[in-house]
Amino acid sequence: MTFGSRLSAAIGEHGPLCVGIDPHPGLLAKWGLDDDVAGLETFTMTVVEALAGRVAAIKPQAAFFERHGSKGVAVLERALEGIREEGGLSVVDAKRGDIGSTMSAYADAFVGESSPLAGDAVTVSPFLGFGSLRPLLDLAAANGRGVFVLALTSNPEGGEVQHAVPSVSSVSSGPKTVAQNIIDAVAAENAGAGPLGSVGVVVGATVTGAGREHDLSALNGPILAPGIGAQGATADDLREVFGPALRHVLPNSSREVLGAGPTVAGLREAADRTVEAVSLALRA
Ligand SMILES: O=c1ccn([C@@H]2O[C@H](COP(=O)(O)O)[C@@H](O)[C@H]2O)c(=O)[nH]1
Repeated sequence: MTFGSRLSAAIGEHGPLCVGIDPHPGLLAKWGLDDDVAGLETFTMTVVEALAGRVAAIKPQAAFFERHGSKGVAVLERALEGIREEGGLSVVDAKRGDIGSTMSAYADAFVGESSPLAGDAVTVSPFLGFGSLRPLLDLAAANGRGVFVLALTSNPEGGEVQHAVPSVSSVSSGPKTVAQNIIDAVAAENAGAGPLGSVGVVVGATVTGAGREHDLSALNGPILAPGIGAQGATADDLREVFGPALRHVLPNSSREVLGAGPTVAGLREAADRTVEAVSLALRA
């Protein structure tokens, strides 16, 4: 089964929410854990126990594992295994992007058939040119995995690059923003796929007017929307932000849900509350 089909089924079963595993030092302290590999493992595996297979997807943020070195990366691998064992879907938020020949190595790592670092999907950065992602897009498709391509990121600085309009001479299809070029390239990857393509975009829930100012109508893929909670966006903002593109939005919340730990029950309650709020907001 393709990633798009699996994600579509998971959203149907659990509602449209991705919960991030972002073990910030401050959150570890709030949970009464040390900022070391043992604390990282307890935090991570508690979130996996609480939410894997109970929300549509879980998105471990690779940076918080990498900051603990190879032992931290091993915890990420165990988390991915745990999510898989519970029948859940994972998105590894790695945001990799490099020249094509190096992208092949990232592809082996993050969407390779039996790589321990491969989740069901991975986030990538297209800012070395969308074509540089080709080796990873192809391997992901061959292995039934998904890819989320950054388009309109949730941070306030993103617009400097993503709203820029490249000179007409450098693009064949006339003047469009960098983000629209990325969205259109992703739409081409998903053409004809059903029920949902396996290549998505990342569009922050904080990007006011994203769905009005950019045409997402041909995307035919999921829109991962971080920014709910700690970054200030609310479920009620989704309608205004995404407008006609609401149907394929998968909101992500990390710190807000994680802050409800350290108990499994607290995490589940926070995730349930968020699912309810975003489901209501996304309902047509
Ligand atoms: O545009 C983007 C792309 C990725 N992220 C990531 O999502 C989570 C958000 O965490 P919160 O605690 O809910 O703010 C984090 O891992 C980011 O790296 C994003 O925020 N914006």
